Amino acid sequence: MASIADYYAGKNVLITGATGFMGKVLVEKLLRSCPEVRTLYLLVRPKAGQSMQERVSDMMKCKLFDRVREDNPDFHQKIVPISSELTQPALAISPEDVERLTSCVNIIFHCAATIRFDEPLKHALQLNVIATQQLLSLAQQMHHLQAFIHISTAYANCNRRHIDEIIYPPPVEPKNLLSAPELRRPNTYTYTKALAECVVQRESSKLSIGIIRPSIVGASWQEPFPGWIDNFNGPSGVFIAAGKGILRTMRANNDAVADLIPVDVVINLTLAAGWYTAVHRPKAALVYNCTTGGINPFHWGEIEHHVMSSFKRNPLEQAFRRPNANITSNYLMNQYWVLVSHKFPALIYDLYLRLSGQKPQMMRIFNRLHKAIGLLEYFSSQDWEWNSENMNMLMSQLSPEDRKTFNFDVRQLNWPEYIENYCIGTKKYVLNEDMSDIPAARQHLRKLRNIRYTFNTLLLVFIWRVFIARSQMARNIWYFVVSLCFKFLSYFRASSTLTN
Ligand SMILES: CCCCCCCCCCCCCCCCCC(=O)SCCNC(=O)CCNC(=O)[C@H](O)C(C)(C)COP(=O)(O)OP(=O)(O)OC[C@H]1O[C@@H](n2cnc3c(N)ncnc32)[C@H](O)[C@@H]1OP(=O)(O)O
Ligand SMILES: NC(=O)C1=CN([C@@H]2O[C@H](COP(=O)(O)OP(=O)(O)OC[C@H]3O[C@@H](n4cnc5c(N)ncnc54)[C@H](OP(=O)(O)O)[C@@H]3O)[C@@H](O)[C@H]2O)C=CC1
Repeated sequence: MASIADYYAGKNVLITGATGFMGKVLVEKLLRSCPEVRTLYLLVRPKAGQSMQERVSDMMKCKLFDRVREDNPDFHQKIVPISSELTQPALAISPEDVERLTSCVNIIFHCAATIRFDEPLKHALQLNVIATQQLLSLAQQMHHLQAFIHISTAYANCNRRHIDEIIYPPPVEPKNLLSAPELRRPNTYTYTKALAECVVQRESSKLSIGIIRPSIVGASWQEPFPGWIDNFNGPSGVFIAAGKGILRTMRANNDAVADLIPVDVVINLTLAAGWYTAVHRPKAALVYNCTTGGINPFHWGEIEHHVMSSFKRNPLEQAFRRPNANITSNYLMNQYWVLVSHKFPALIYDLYLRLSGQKPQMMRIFNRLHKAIGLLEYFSSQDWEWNSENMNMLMSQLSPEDRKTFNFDVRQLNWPEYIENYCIGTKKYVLNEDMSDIPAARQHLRKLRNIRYTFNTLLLVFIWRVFIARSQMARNIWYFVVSLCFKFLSYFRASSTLTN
């Protein structure tokens, strides 16, 4: 049987969401590991005053593509951006482009979606469900299409504890979408992704379909280099907020499995699933749960420990406080720490900013942080079991060479090392901080520690002045404690003189 790279040789590939986190890694890996691929058609929209061509050429300049650039400086010739706004009728693709795509595309990877948890339902439906339906209609017009790979999420069915690699009945009949009385999901994102799976499955008699369900996608493990990440989504924003000393407490279950999956693992599995779907043409859509929890589990408590120690070794610049975040599943305990270690320091800092003639900002930052972590807590407070038989089946189908080139065997993942690279990745690639500034960042943390010691000493003196100096009973207790200390000291001194 042809290897994965042999299969993609000469193929025309259509990708949606190529400017996003996972889409970029998919484009990079295809170009690097399948160098004979013919053309990558990327459905892109203009955004923030940039044309789609400008956006794609900016994307190709990014560090992620360094290895591809080294191997083939002309790799951009394989990329053809196609203007498309997925929320518009017929995806707003021009008739000429439709003609071009229908005559040559061999495989589709549908990555585009809104992944915001607070997206208004109407917009989430428009993009995650209706655009998927429209892309499937376009796919059916394609004369040489061999596979349609849809990226879903492992949490599409998060209302269940055990999740098999099947499509479950939709939360509502997709035809009755807008009149749905309640979501039965924690957010519009997981709700619409569940609906999209049903929409995709309904076309499986006409198309060869694969559905990839990654869990929480994190920084790259190995490829193109360890720790690559470019956004604040999911745990990355939490890690950064903790590393900057802003986040001190969060509701999460120490013992729940943290089902993180490296982005390169997801992309390797996606490309392998594309190959398998095209070559074997399975009769029903195959679902691949792409998770780590059942294979190589790691827990939120362990994540907390490794993130904190990593940021102590490699501190972020200009931290607000020394990094020291703790997770707890206890609601009241969390509320207490929010008050003491988030709101109180924010108030004091904002007061300082006001007094020094600057605009207060810490309270605003904390309000946004609380909104963000409030939306994530559902996923960090419980765990799920995913069946991963199809992932194992796919692995068994790969040649030993492909198993190395398209590695998605997470049994080999060393979590402490991965988390260390992840934290360094947030520093280097999300915050664009220089590793050579680490000594200055450490110096800053020492300064913060000294400020804390000074603050604590002043607080102690204040308490002493207010309570001890004014009350006879407090004074008596104080003298008692001090005399007890002296007695202990003289006892130890006497016993050490005797033994000498
Ligand atoms: C050490 C402790 C260890 C603790 C362990 C516990 C960790 C728990 C982590 C649990 C993760 C669970 C994830 C579950 C994922 C489900 C999987 C998926 O399928 S789907 C994939 C998962 N999907 C998601 O993760 C989507 C979740 N995100 C959202 O839904 C929204 O971003 C929002 C509602 C949180 C904020 O909305 P809004 O207020 O309108 O703000 P905007 O969006 O407009 O952004 C404004 C600015 O803030 C930036 N920034 C953004 N987020 C964060 C952050 N967390 N932080 C900091 N910053 C953040 C952003 O870059 C932007 O910067 P700039 O451009 O202005 O410079
Ligand atoms: N990140 C994660 O943790 C997980 C992600 N997934 C799934 O993986 C896929 C990719 O996610 P990820 O890369 O993280 O998401 P991103 O938000 O980084 O990327 C989303 C992509 O979709 C494109 N897009 C959004 N709206 C439109 C539109 N109206 N028209 C055209 N393109 C649009 C974006 O383009 P633009 O740049 O123009 O905005 C971008 O390229 C999604 O299907 C998501 O559900 C699944 C599990 C976890």
